[in-house]
Amino acid sequence: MRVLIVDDEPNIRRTLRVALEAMGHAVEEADSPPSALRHVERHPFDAALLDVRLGDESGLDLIAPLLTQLPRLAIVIITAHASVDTAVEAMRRGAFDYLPKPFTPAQVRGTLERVAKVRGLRDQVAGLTERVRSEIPEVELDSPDPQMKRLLELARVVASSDAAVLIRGENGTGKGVLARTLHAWSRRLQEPFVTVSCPSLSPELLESDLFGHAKGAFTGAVRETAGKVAAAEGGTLFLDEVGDLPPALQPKLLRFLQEKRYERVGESKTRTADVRLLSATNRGLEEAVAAGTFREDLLYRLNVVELTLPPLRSRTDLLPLAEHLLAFFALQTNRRLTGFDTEARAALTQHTWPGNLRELRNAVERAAILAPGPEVGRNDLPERIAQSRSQRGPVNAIGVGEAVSLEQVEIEHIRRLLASTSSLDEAAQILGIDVSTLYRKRKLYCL
Ligand SMILES: Nc1ncnc2c1ncn2[C@@H]1O[C@H](COP(=O)(O)OP(=O)(O)OP(=O)(O)O)[C@@H](O)[C@H]1O
Repeated sequence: MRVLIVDDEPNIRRTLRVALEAMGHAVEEADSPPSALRHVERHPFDAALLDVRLGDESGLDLIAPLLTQLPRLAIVIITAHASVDTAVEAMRRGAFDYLPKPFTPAQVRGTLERVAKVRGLRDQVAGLTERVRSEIPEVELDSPDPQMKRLLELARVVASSDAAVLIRGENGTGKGVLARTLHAWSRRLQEPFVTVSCPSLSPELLESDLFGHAKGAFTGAVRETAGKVAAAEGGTLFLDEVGDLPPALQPKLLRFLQEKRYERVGESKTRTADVRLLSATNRGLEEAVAAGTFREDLLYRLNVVELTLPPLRSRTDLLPLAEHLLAFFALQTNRRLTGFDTEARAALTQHTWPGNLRELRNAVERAAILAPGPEVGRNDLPERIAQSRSQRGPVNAIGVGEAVSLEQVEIEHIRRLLASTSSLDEAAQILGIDVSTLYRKRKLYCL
């Protein structure tokens, strides 16, 4: 936590700083009320240890202005002049707790642990309230699509085990979302879920990001850090884009997977961690193995179970997904949006969605803002989607038996048939449907 010490006695500040830093807190000091107020204006502190006597002024008078600036600040009053009256008055003014001098480091630790616990509970309540408030969840996993159904069945089974899972899928197919879901379905759900994005840092920094480092391990390592493996203790560590894990780090991760042991950078002490590993990749790791950039033994350790997310273009639930997202954004933006009109639906189904769910989500969010309402039209969609029909051209590659939705096959089939027949009647006869049905389908799909 970030803790502010407000005391006019340098010795007390120094003692407290040493004790607090040893507990891993970040500490700032203030020797007077104005200095304390300047500090809280600049930084969001979690707790303040506030002396009740600050020269001629009373620390109690500082409680209100501190709380005005940071309403969630936990203020702990410290004083040599312990009296029930002062304690009652401090609590009445909004202090969190009371610490009489002389205090031991254990008392300080105990008080701050309580601050952390209350803060955690408050965050949890806020999170739950938020979830209840947004009646429609942002992410919809339930799906009528057969590929997704099979995938989610398997995901439910593996979620409860501690097996390493490799999630494959193109960019934006929801690998991160699935990783969080596996964590939420596991026995570790109350424990941390920690993500490491493998390509985001240099190999050296990534190693310290993962395993932590000792003080002075490298230039700039001014204090020791525990790393994300330690931060995920008891929970789940998610390695995103694991194919980009630098070769130098691969044996270290392999050892961690095999033995649950690791060392911080610049330290020889071996540590252990109970962490479940999930990873994701959008590229063929087998090719990376063949090219010598990814260790085969690591791949086998990572993909005890594999879950492959299908690209959006091959899913049959595009329209229900789009409608779900529209309902979500309508609620977010407090707008009445009833759905997509026929032209917009046609554009959505004809687009090939190279950006997958991310692209869909962004397109729907934009439409929810731009559409005059209540129905989203083709022109409320981004141009590349609104224009997708002309991009595809008259002949496209969809073939029977390919991994595409029935709707897409139907659109393509009717489009081609209309191009090769001389009348709607003729086309309807070949299709074996009523001409009015064909007319409605032409309208629906903008053919
Ligand atoms: N089932 C879903 N329902 C609604 N939105 C979803 C769903 N799955 C993913 N999304 C949204 O799509 C976007 C991309 O998801 P995510 O980041 O999980 O994909 P990814 O495959 O990990 O992407 P990348 O490969 O680029 O890291 C996110 O904004 C996410 O909220």
